[in-house]
Amino acid sequence: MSVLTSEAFGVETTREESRRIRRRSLGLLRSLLRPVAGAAWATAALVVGSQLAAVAGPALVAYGIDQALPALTAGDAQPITLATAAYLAAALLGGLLTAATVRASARVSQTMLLDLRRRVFRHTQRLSLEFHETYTSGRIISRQTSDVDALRELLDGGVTTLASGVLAMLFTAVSLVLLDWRSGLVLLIAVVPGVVLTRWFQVRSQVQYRKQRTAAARLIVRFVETMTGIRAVQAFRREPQVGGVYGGLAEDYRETNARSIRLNGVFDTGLTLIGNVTVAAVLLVGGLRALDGALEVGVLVAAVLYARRFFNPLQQIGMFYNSFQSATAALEKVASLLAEEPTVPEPLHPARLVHARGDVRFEDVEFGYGTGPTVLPQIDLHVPAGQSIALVGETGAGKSTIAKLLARFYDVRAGAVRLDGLDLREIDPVDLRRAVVMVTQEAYLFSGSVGANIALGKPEATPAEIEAAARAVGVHDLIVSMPDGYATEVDKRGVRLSAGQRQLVSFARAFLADPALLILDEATSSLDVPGEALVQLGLQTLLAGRTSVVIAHRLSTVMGSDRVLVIEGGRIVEDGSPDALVAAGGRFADLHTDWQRSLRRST
Ligand SMILES: Nc1ncnc2c1ncn2[C@@H]1O[C@H](COP(=O)(O)OP(=O)(O)OP(=O)(O)O)[C@@H](O)[C@H]1O
Repeated sequence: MSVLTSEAFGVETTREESRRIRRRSLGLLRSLLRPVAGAAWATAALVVGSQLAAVAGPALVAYGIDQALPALTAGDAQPITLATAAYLAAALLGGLLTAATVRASARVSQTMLLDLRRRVFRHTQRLSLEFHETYTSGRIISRQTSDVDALRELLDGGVTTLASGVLAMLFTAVSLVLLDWRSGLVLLIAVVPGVVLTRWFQVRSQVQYRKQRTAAARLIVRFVETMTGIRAVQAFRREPQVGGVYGGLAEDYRETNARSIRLNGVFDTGLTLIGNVTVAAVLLVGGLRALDGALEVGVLVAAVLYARRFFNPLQQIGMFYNSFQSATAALEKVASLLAEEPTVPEPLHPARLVHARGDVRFEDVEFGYGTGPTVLPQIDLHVPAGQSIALVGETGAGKSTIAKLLARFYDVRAGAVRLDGLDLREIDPVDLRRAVVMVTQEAYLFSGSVGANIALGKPEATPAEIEAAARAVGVHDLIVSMPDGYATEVDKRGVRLSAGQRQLVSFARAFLADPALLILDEATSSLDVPGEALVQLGLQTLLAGRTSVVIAHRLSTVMGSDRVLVIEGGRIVEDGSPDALVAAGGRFADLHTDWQRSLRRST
């Protein structure tokens, strides 16, 4: 079976697969065109009009020389005036129609691109966490930047260049055949090497363009990954190695670019040569016939003008073929991104859960990531509303996985996770997001004011509510001490918050959201002691009166919870109140002893 490579990352595809990819791309293109179909047809009409106006020129010249000039010599100035006026009118009309084409096609293409950009963003945002954990951020950025850009190049002028070029060649050939079929025959013979050369160029340029895009994508991915992980790169002094790898990739990119430029050079030169030889042949054949009186001089001039024009568009089409190639590849990739389905689908018949109590159940739950090995073989658990749970266990035991199932970032393989008796898969997503909030270790802050960052938990919150939430978790004093209080910008240009401060802001955000079930991945990073106490206090307020599941890293959190679950190999191996588990002398008791010993050592 023949194998083609279609994705920039060397995913091998069979012919059937590539047909499917093409269908998907065309489907996307059609769906983008549908809303602007009327405007697109109007643009096509403008292109036809402008090319018809352009092709009239040489025919008018022939008329001028052969009919109007003799008439003028005979004292009749009307034909020459007419010919000149018609030539001017055709030129003017051609110009106006071309300008209108540019405007109309820009309107169509910009509307389509706006639609595409919005769709890519909305869709990527909607995709499940599983997708984002596997699809690198560099690749997503490429989809939204260089791929959409490649399509922009195609739509902004590329399509009209192609249509105008093809029409110009067609109209020119037809006009020449009508004017003088023998000169038309010379032209048609010259088309043969022209087509062979173009085909040769297409095949090579297709390969070259794929290589170029792969090299560009690799470069972007490497750049984004290095800069995203810059802390690790600097901490481990990996700059020379990483720089070396990047330099190598940049060199590959330069090399592929140079190759495609060389290829263009050969194509251009070849076409110019064929064009000039054709003009010479038309001139020679026509000139000999003109000598015999078999061809009028005006027709010969027009034939030469037509022949000279004929190959010009082919050059443009050839150049445009490159952008056409890259746009096709880009379209394939964007279409494949848009075809990704969320692995956590929205329920068909959503069940409303407006006032959740926070009663949680895991019933015979089995889970593994994607098609990977089972991570949680069997979990059965009931957390009554209002209870606080601490999850403890060794790294890789499955604590975060349990938390992610609770927040429905993933769906279970077997069994069910229920909130207030309802399967999470059936609950209206809006209600679920309101009822369940997960606060992660990274405590991500978006660019904007600190107030706006807290309000993320409840967009319609009043300033008083925001302040109340900040007071509750003990971050109000810190915020008012900032230069602009709640309006202080917390992005890179504004105030930089410490990890503990960021965590307090995210607590305030969660407090404001007031979920029935709060899931918290406690930060492992050691905070300074006063900071630690503040965070502990904030945490207590946040957890009070609601169901909470905390992946606990601090002994104080564990001992302060109602119930501890010890996770091992994806199973709950101990379950009870902290004191009862310590007294029972099992794994938690050992953990507790180790914890206390390390605490004593550090103080
Ligand atoms: N996105 C993922 N895709 C595939 N496997 C994963 C993914 N996330 C976690 N795992 C695997 O699932 C198992 C449980 O991981 P999990 O993150 O739940 O452990 P944990 O107890 O939270 O560990 P830690 O305390 O280190 O965060 C591990 O074997 C891990 O390799």
